[in-house]
Amino acid sequence: MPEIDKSDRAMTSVTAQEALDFHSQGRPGKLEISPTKPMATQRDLSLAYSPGVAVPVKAIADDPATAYDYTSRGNMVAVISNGTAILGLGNLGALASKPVMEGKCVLFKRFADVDSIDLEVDTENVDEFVNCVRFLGPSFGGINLEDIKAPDCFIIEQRLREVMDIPVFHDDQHGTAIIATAGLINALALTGRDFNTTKLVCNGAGAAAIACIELIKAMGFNAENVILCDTKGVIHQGRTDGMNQWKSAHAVKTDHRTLTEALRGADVFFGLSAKGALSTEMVLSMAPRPIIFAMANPDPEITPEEVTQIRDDAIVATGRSDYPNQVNNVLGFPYIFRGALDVRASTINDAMKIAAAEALASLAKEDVPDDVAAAYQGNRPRFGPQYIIPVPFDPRLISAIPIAVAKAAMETGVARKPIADLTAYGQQLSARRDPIASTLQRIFERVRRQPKRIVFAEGEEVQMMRSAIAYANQQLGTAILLGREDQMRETAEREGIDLDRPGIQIVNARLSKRVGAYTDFLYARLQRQGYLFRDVQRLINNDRNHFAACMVALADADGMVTGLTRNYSTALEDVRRCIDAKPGHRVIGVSLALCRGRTVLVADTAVHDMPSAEELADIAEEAAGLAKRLGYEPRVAMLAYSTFGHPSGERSERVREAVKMLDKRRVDFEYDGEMAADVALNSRVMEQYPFCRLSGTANVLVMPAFHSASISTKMLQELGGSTVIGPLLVGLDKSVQIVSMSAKDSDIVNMAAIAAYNAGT
Ligand SMILES: NC(=O)C1=CN([C@@H]2O[C@H](COP(=O)(O)OP(=O)(O)OC[C@H]3O[C@@H](n4cnc5c(N)ncnc54)[C@H](OP(=O)(O)O)[C@@H]3O)[C@@H](O)[C@H]2O)C=CC1
Ligand SMILES: CC(=O)C(=O)O
Ligand SMILES: [Mg+2]
Repeated sequence: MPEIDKSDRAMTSVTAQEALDFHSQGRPGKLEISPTKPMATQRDLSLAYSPGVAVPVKAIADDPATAYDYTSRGNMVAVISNGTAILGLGNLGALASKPVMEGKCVLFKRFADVDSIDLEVDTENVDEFVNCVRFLGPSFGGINLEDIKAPDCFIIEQRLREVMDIPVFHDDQHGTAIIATAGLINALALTGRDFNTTKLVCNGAGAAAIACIELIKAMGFNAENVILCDTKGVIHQGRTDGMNQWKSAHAVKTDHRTLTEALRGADVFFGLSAKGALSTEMVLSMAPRPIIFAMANPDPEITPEEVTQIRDDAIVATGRSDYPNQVNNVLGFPYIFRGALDVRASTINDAMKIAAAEALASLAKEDVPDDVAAAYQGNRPRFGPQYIIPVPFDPRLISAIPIAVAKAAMETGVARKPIADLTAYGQQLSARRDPIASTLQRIFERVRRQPKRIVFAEGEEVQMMRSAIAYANQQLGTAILLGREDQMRETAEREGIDLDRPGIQIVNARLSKRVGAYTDFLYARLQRQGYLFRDVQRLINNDRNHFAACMVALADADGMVTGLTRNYSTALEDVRRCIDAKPGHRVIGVSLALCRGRTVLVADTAVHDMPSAEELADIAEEAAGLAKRLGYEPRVAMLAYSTFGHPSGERSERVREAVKMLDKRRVDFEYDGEMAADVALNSRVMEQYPFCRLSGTANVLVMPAFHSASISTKMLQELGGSTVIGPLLVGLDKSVQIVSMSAKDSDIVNMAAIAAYNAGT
């Protein structure tokens, strides 16, 4: 039984405990199934099930191609494993592979809007495995095999490809090969090498390694210059120990017997083996400007730090997301299947793989536009040794790769539903991307570059402690936990939380040397509002929100997060006693609602009860400003129950008035109204009003009053399946965010990161 190392040494960017919590919190695991049709009435039931369902059944029986029209088959992939080679962890069995397979499904959805389901097949017998999978074809548009050890994977894939008429793609082979090849093309270009003379040594001769070597050879890499090694050393002609036909196909004539010998003077190292397999001595012996792809997961054959310590001329890539140059099949499989599914490809052939590799390689060379730069740690990357391949969050991948794959499928005659207009297809693909995930990613990356001190005001709460640790671990800055230290330590001990780690600071309000300064500061603000000095002393001594807000006001912290123990409006009142609105701004709350790849900002969801026309115009300006800061081009709809005067009514007057005020202010964003929510959000309904000034459906909704804002966002969350982030506080002079009392760790970390982001980066 492998032991779980819960120490922080297990991983650098997240702790083992965080990983377990992430998987267990809420609904266990990472996936759920949700219906695409309503199932609310007797009629729905009659249509979805008996008798209505008989109609598509007969249609499909008559013409099998209609299954793509009447079922989810065309967008559904099975992610199938038997767990015999889980990442680089080895054979840990079918059940243990489930978190990885669920993870692959989530990546399919997140990056390419492909639906998928994980199937863990509990057998190591190749015939049994093939027999289990071969009959599942009608359920799926494609089969993604995963983490099956070599050589079984080669036989399984080959046999399934022969008997199934949908793409069968072993991701560890071909996904990896496509990405590694793309990275190699670019690394060779950067170091002035070519496919003919470059000497490459690949450590590992399993699924991923063999496929990588086969793909580069298929693209013209000189086979004589490739040496493959496995646990027994160099795979040379005449070797018999530990061999199989796939290894033999790449055996070369050489006197080298060990990886050390093979690597002397080599240009390129491909690692598809295991943690730590490449030593610094071996790296030192390589040619000038060596190319090192240490792709084993979760721990590479050598870390980039280890390479940098001994030489500064290497191009290094790993399979991990916490280093530059991530050569990982996540850059491939979602998009390759997207393209293959969209043309109903019968297979994924070499031409499609090569097209994907070339598209990926050229994307890294392209200039990175503004809206994409955000996905790159806030730095606009430039093609070079630290950037040979796009990052998984690059929003251009969703259009670039599937188009290349679909086109190659059509050109090679395996597309059963060719796409006539590839430009229109590209636009549809871009619309599948979920912008908010990139937005949050960008916020995190930006903060990482300029870490901030965030005070977690309710530091004695377990969730705050966990969130503070996650904040620090993700290198977002210093997390200041406010509270009684003895109390915190007692709770931490009970919950198994280690507070003595870098990035965590404990501030005990009662013992702080800053109590006097905070009291004087707050007394000066409140003395003419009915507060005696001793009232203010009490607020500072006893109330964490006041203390934390004063820390921020007097620059002892860059931002704060609170809200777990008090309702939103009380927490906001506490903060407002200490911090004003930014000059010329209005404090409002904006919620981000994410639903089916679409994000809308809803305002004001926190502060103004029944805003006047002027206040509504201010809210529109603040919300549009936030939208811009988050990377959206705002299209603001001023919502009401009426649309452009119909039906007329007093309540809509204010909204109309607000639109006129925005006209006078000559604001620099699109807005219009008053309009009903369906006009704002549905382009077909909006077309009824050709004079409407919005260039597309609205992405910022200004609500006529707090009650409608609050009710609608909560309904979206509970009934509409939307994820709602916020309300984010906007317009305060200092950076404060308030979470809801039911916030989970991840919500708090997001809000802390947003507080840090707003604190100025
Ligand atoms: N970055 C990425 O996108 C991907 C990375 N990988 C990584 O590649 C590795 C292999 O995966 P996969 O091909 O699926 O697994 P397989 O089980 O199919 O193959 C493993 C291969 O690695 C060899 N090997 C293991 N340890 C060593 C060692 N210390 N020195 C030399 N060779 C060794 C084995 O040798 P032998 O044949 O002698 O047993 C075998 O040839 C894993 O770490 C995995 O995480 C895989 C897919 C994608
Ligand atoms: C990334 C991946 O698929 C692996 O390491 O197995
Ligand atoms: Mg894998």
